[in-house]
Amino acid sequence: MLSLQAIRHRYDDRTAARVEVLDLAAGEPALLLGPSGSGKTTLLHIAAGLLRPSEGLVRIGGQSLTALDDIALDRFRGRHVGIVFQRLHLIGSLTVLQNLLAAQYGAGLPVDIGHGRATLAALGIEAQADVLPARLSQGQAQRAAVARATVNRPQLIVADEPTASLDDRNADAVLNLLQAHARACEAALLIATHDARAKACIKRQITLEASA
Ligand SMILES: Nc1ncnc2c1ncn2[C@@H]1O[C@H](COP(=O)(O)OP(=O)(O)OP(=O)(O)O)[C@@H](O)[C@H]1O
Repeated sequence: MLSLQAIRHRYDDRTAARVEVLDLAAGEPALLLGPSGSGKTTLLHIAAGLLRPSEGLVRIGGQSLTALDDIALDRFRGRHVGIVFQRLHLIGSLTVLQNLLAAQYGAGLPVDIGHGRATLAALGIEAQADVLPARLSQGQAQRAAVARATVNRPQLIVADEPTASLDDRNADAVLNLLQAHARACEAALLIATHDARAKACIKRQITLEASA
């Protein structure tokens, strides 16, 4: 579902991220590990099509991202990639449900309120559908971000330190939900993290080396 080959990325003259081969099957979860500065966030952004690598090939569900121009890449990402950022980037002026509907609209999909509510229900936050993100607890906000990342049934879900600021209960819940949703959507799941709790529950682990 996700295939990275011979990836190098340079900011200025320095190599910030490199990976030879990384293949993830549909529904397969994996962790991206490595010391601070080894390029985890950079690689996650490359896998998600947010950043074009200096070298190498990225394919999602058979589609080469290199082959897409910027507009087509934005459209593809909105439709096929779910992203959970560490700072959640929920739109503050929209309710939780409206954040999901905006993700559908932005991807050019029909706005489907029933599916939006069902996605929130699956994450146990249907009662928060009509409140603004500022009114959510941290755990609820993290679930809302997972809901928004999965509402379009993406082929790939990427998450950058999704448990960093959560207590053990919420961290467990978010890791379980991400994996359950990846399985349900048959999406590959790639999580960049330092969190030992994630290392304990996801077996496939890809460790980046400190950049030269
Ligand atoms: N926009 C940028 N411009 C220039 N250099 C950058 C940029 N973003 C990241 N870097 C550099 O690229 C390298 C890899 O950064 P990246 O954020 O991908 O690492 P990371 O493994 O996610 O780190 P951390 O675990 O601390 O979040 C670092 O040396 C960083 O300083």
